[in-house]
Amino acid sequence: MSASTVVSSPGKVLLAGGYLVLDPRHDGLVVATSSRFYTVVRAAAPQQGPLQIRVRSPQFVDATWTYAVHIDQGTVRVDQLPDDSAGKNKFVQLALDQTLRLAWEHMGPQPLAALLAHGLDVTIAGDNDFYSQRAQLTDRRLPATLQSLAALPPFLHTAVRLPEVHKTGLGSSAALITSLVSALLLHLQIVPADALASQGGLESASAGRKLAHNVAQYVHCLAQGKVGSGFDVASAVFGSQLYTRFDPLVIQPLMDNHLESVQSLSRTLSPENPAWDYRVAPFKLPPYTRLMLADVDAGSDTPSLVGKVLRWRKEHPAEADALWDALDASNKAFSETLLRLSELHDEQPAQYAVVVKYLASLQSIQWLAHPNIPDNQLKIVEAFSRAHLVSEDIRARMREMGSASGVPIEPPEQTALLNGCVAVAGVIGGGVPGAGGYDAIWVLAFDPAGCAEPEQPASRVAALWAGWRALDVSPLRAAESPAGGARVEALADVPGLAELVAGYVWSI
Ligand SMILES: Nc1ncnc2c1ncn2[C@@H]1O[C@H](COP(=O)(O)OP(=O)(O)OP(=O)(O)O)[C@@H](O)[C@H]1O
Ligand SMILES: C[C@@](O)(CCOP(=O)(O)O)CC(=O)O
Repeated sequence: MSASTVVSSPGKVLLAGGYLVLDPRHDGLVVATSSRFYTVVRAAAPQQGPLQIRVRSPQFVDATWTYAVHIDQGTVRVDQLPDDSAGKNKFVQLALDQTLRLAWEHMGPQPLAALLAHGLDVTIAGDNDFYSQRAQLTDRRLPATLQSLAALPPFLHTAVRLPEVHKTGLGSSAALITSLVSALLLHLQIVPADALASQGGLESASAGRKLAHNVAQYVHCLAQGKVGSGFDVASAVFGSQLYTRFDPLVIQPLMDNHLESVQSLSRTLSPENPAWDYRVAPFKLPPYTRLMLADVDAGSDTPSLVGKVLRWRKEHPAEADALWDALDASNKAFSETLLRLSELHDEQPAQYAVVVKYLASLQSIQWLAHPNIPDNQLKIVEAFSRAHLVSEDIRARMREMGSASGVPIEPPEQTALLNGCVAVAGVIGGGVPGAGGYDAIWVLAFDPAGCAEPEQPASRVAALWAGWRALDVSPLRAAESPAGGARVEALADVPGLAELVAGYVWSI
């Protein structure tokens, strides 16, 4: 066994398909982010006494959880030590408990005890983007800009306890569970060392990656106490994709009986189990475009938004079905157009680059106004124009759903902000991610090669955000993940991670 196993998993942005993705008839367009969660699993130092697993989240006050592991002929159990001052962490405990049960089923008690030896030492760290850095920027007298964020040390201490942290909506719990579960599966050799070696959709994924998905999906549902669509775990495992949800029935028996000691997890969670009917079609944003994200400091309670929208749908089935079908058509047109743009790039890279450079300096309403666009460029301009129009159509229909259900999906303050962003020269589109509300916005802008930073559309958008007074708009550093979904990392290659594991804490 290697000294330490490190697995990272990306955060997510649901660009299109909020609410609809809860229904397997529709899919969700989810982009995995460059901001990631990291889990480092190492053998604990030799010690006397019972087998223990120590989990640390060094970015938080009072965040070390210690668990005793009991392995016997019947099963394995993970109990938090009673004198632990950190309080409970349901997500972490369930990930350990359920993954070790799977390991027990896989190899039996003696080999598991031998593999765990003296116990495990686990470190969990999330990129700064997962938590609001407003307080840290204020303390350093820095403005809320991408430059300031880039100047912060990696894995900065948040100065608070976990329950008090202000999350930014990138899906911290799904990324955390996915990296923790995958690191344990690899460390305990339940999946082969190369299980995460290749990236891609479901078709090309290894059995090990699919197992990591099923376990993470199940543990996340268990910890949240409900079964959502699961797009966040799917993107943490597989990367950017068009996601179609799984039937909750596959894990219902486990959800109902997880505390019983004897049950077969491996049969239900096996990648061979045909009841796992989710679908993952790989997706990527077109070349020379850049996804920008901002955290808006006026959060919304996602479960209550979801509850209200689903109630409205139940009470007004005809109206809701018509709106969902129309939204679905627009969502599909959006993802198809973006994928088509990647093809157009591959077919005509030089023409594509010329078009990007040209459109990057114009507002979207001007893109088709030029009378003499050469034929071989016209279809590229038209595709970008279509992407813009469809994204605006999605926003309009999301607002319609919001007013029909009495839910602020794109509230007026966000509409004003997004209208401002979409009017910036070189912006393709924007919207409220996921369930919407006041939480966040996304913007897709051109990112032409060889264009100086101040002339980049992204710089104009950043300037708009910095000057926006009606809402407190804070940029996030994340862009689309270039690395796909969950992957194995070398500890020394992740800036700041080795120091964190060694006990060095970046303080505010
Ligand atoms: N760094 C961390 N270390 C340990 N546990 C963490 C860490 N970050 C998050 N968690 C766990 O995830 C839980 C938060 O999950 P929750 O589902 O509320 O957030 P979320 O919806 O994923 O957040 P967001 O999408 O805003 O990032 C925390 O209560 C904690 O148990
Ligand atoms: C509304 C919903 O479709 C998306 C919620 O996404 P987010 O947490 O707002 O990114 C719920 C779900 O898919 O589980």
